[in-house]
Amino acid sequence: MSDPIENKSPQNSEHAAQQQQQQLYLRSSITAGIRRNSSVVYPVSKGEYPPVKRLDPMHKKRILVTGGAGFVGSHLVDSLMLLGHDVICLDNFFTGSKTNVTHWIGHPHFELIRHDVVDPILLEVDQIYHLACPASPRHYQSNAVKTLKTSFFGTYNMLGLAKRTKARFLLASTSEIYGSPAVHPQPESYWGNVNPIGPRACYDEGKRVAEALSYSYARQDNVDIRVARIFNCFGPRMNWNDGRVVSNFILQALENKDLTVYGDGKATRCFQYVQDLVDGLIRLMDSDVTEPINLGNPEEYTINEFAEIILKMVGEGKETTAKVVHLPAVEDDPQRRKPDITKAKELLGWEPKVSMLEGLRGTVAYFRSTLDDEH
Ligand SMILES: O=C(O)[C@H]1O[C@H](OP(=O)(O)OP(=O)(O)OC[C@H]2O[C@@H](n3ccc(=O)[nH]c3=O)[C@H](O)[C@@H]2O)[C@H](O)[C@@H](O)[C@@H]1O
Repeated sequence: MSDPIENKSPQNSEHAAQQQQQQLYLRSSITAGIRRNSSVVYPVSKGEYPPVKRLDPMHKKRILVTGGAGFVGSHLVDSLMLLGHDVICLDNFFTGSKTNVTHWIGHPHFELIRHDVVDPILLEVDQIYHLACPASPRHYQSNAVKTLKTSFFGTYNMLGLAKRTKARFLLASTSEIYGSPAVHPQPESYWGNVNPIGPRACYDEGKRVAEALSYSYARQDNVDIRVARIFNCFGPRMNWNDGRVVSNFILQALENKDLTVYGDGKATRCFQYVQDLVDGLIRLMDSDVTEPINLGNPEEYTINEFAEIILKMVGEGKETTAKVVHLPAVEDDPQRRKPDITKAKELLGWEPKVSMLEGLRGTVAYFRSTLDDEH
């Protein structure tokens, strides 16, 4: 049955025209993608989709999410889709995965493009969330030169796109720009303590130059930028082979293996749940705040404490022989990290809603179910 609302008022004929335009845009951008950039665009299929809001054309935006098939990116894509926007998800699938966004493939508001941000791409967009870059130390150190290229050329290309289209640009920066911090907790005003020649430099310095590029484009070319400094984040859809502490410990505990603590385990981290982070990113994008903003959960744990929490949570009511073992310390591993989120609270009205323990229960359940699927 046709939608009665869609066929009546002038507003709705506008809506229909807009939809037609969107379809045209979709086709033209697909062609542009193939012809100019040799990018692969996935064919669409019919299916059931999560319920998206119907936005009026004035509020509907064309939003590009680079790294959109990654762990954080795919949750961001979900939220933007549910809000009713047109979303272009761009990923080279180095650490991202098609399965993270399969549920949107074929939806008329959604496009999936295989593309590496190191190469330029021509698209028409209103907002760019630039997340593309491996974030796990294991991955970003596995090809340090590529990480630097992604941080520099990837950000340069996306800022160029923002300049051309006058799109608002949000950089996913990181707590790693503070290095091994001499100030605790870390406010945005702290300039950091980074080893520029160490094994983490490809990421830390890469993200620092990405911030420097963003502010240079803002000053020189009036590009409308937002910078989020993201602290440790976890949740469903983390890769099994991610290598970061949350997924490592959960998988080890679920498989009854010893939990590998690097060094003495006295280093601290604060873990935020992915949905909180996504809410913070969207709030920042939709705000007027152009200074960098820390997004993180200030609940602080030592890695030893964290290991014990996981052992207890995963082992609940079950026989387990898993225990904590200490492996050699990792070079340049920051010894403490905790966000000062005063600015996020004051300027965005944002603070985490999900406690670390609550988020962890959901994440353990997710990993448990994926493990069950495997067997
Ligand atoms: O999770 C994140 O969002 C952050 O993860 C990393 O930073 P890092 O804090 O070093 O991440 P992990 O590899 O999870 O390490 C956290 C702590 O746990 C320790 N660890 C990690 C893994 C493990 O198996 N055992 C273990 O003791 C590490 O040595 C470190 O002290 C990235 O570099 C950041 O960009 C990113 O924002």
